[in-house]
Amino acid sequence: MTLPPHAPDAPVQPIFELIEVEQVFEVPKPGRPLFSRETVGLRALDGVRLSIRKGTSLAIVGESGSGKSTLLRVLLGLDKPSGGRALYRGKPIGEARARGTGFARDVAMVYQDARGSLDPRMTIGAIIAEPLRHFNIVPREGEAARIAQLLDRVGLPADAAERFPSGLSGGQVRRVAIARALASEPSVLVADEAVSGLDVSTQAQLLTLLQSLQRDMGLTLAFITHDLGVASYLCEEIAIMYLGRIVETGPTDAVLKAPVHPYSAALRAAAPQFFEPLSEPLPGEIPSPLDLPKGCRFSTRCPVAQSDCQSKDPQLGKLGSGRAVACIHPITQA
Ligand SMILES: Nc1ncnc2c1ncn2[C@@H]1O[C@H](COP(=O)(O)OP(=O)(O)OP(=O)(O)O)[C@@H](O)[C@H]1O
Repeated sequence: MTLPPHAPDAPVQPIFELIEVEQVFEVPKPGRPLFSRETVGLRALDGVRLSIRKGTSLAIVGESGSGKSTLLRVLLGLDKPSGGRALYRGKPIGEARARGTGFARDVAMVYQDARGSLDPRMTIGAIIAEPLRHFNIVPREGEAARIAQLLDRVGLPADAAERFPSGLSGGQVRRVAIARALASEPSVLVADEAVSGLDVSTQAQLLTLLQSLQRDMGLTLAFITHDLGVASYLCEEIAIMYLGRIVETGPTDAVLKAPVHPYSAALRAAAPQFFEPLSEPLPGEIPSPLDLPKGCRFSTRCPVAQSDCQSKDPQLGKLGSGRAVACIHPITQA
């Protein structure tokens, strides 16, 4: 379940909790004179509230530049947010990561560029052995058997251990990246566009694999994607981002069947065929994050914006049934 924090129906401590998280990057001020060092703050995340409970799968969806990767870097403790609180099991993520509390073992990552994340000079076996050794998962004599087990779990033959990444297809490389991520026996898997850029049938096979891993191992999954079809297939919960904010969140089926934020509805309408990336860009240009619209930041593109949308900045508010929306005139379903 994904709920705004402190919701009365949120009794269990979440694995991750983001409370009013902000990430501001200092970037060169547009149009600054040559040699000037003047900078301006780019709000890549602006008041993000999110909680991820144990054993759930959450898709983080939004157009390019909406802040998905920035959010992921905060979740992984790679960047400290410039404002708000980012917690892992109730502790600041940065501290959890730095103090050797088991964070690095517990939270594993599958990168978007799976091939680029694997050392081309190492065999697949050596690549998977690295986390096994680093986290002391099995004694050396048990390593080969554990590698074979992991390869089998992701649908690769045991002899893949002897091969190099260059000898594997795109889909196989993603499987290796998943096997490596599972080697530390994590309870959380964070994946960034882990199935994008593959043909549809390979994508479907990988999604089936990820789904079975999530269910069988009780993994908590945070999955970044542009693709609503992927979100709908894999994730129980969805968080839709726009210009650094979560604008709608809730159970994926309910949100995609009956979106209440006009942005979610526009995304849904632009992807009529699930398992296809957004077929057409949404109408209107995404405003610059350096010059955010007043009031609701979606108001400049919103087909149902009213005059007060330009003055009131809507916050994420609960709707019931685990859903929340940041819109002052949400779509009401007939
Ligand atoms: N290190 C950085 N320095 C300056 N600006 C950044 C930095 N990282 C991200 N941004 C800016 O923050 C905003 C959000 O970027 P982010 O990469 O998180 O979006 P995204 O949703 O992941 O996009 P994509 O789907 O294209 O990867 C963008 O305007 C981006 O230019």
